[in-house]
Amino acid sequence: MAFEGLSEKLNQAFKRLRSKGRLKEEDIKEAMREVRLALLEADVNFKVARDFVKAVTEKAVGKEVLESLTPAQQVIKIVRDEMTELMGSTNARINFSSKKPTIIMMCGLQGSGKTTHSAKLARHFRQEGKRPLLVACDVYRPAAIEQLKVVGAKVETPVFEMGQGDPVKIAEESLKYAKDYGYDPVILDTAGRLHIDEELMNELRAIKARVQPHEILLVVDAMVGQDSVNVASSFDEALGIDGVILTKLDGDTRGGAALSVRAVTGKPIKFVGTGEKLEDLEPFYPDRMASRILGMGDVLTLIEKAQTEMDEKAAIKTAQRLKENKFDMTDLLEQMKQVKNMGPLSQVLGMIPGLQGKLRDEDTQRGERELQRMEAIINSMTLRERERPDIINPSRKRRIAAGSGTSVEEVNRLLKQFRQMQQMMKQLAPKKGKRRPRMGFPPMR
Ligand SMILES: Nc1nc2c(ncn2[C@@H]2O[C@H](COP(=O)(O)OP(=O)(O)OP(=O)(O)O)[C@@H](O)[C@H]2O)c(=O)[nH]1
Repeated sequence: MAFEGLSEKLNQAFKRLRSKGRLKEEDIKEAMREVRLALLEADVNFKVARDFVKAVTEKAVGKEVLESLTPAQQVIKIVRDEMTELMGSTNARINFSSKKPTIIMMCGLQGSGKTTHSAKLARHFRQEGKRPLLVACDVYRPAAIEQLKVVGAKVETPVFEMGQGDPVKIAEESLKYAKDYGYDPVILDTAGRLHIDEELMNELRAIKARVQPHEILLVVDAMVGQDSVNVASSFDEALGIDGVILTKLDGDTRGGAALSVRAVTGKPIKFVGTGEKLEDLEPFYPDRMASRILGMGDVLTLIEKAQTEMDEKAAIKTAQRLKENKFDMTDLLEQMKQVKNMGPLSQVLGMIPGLQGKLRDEDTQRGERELQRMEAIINSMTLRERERPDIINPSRKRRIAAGSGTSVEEVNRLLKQFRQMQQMMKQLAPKKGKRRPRMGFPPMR
């Protein structure tokens, strides 16, 4: 996940500050030198890093901080607030028009994730109860139209296309179609190039002039670091953009782009892409991102993810089955699927305060593999076995192990864990008049 190196370095600097108790101006200056280096190493634009450190230092060396009872805490708070401000303070939303349909034009370089993120946005809007329409304006490669149709189908959103025609005309026609059939918003997936060139900009400007989008979103790849900020500046100068979607933040990017885009271009990041799957899209909240970077976790995003990705009906059913002591292996499988829907374990756990940076990649990867193994084992059981694991005798165990590509020991281990869970649930069974506490997912070994 992005920011790991930055988080670690910032925390080292803060740890030294904390260990000092009372602080002198020189201590803060020393810590700020470390912060500046950490930012530069994370590929933050050098002017942004310099101004950031200057602003924090000015606020931190005042009497109020130095003479407070918790000076180090105060400094960390100042860093957090400045970082939030640097990224734009509040969550910048999409400009929705009162006149339907709202037109969102997606642009960006080839491979930045434009097509994927057009579909992710469509999915996001569908979850809000809207009826989006995707439009194939990238006409130069037939494969691009096909790709949009594939991802469109996955997010249950129709794709308007006219083959390899004139993109300006296609954009215009798609609006008529959207009005006739009540689609809103309209998301235009435009062509990308490997580099910014005049031809591409002319085409984008022509589409913009004809359909006058309410929102021009630039998709940039966080993995290219400083370059992504340069791309954003160039697109903004040539076309005028309203906001940025920063993609591939799940990779081992150092994170500098997230901290620099807004300060350099003046345009906010509106969403971030955190994976290849179409649900891997998060609205960008500067304050939450700052907390995540500083290793304070991001509980709010975690809760939102749980709310949107968890199937409410399934959760109620599980609660009911727990209450009636009927929770079986099929329910366990369902629970594991829901957890998986929230994203890779490393990402989910990284949002829990205090855990970021403490979990080694091997641990989370082991956890993921364990989940996969458990899933394979349960999938190899018959429905009856899932309901009544006590009927699983040695020959059944051998069959299940062979079917799931695991060993009898692993099957035994899962059965043992499940028995322990059942035992725990029994102990938590409601005493007369008392309410049962809510159950979560069983702890990993
Ligand atoms: N890890 C990761 N991969 C992503 C993310 N977004 C997109 N990708 C991958 O990046 C690659 C390029 O994405 P596309 O959506 O095809 O990019 P594009 O900008 O439309 O590219 P062209 O159609 O070639 O102009 C694909 O393999 C995507 O799966 C993300 O947030 N995280």
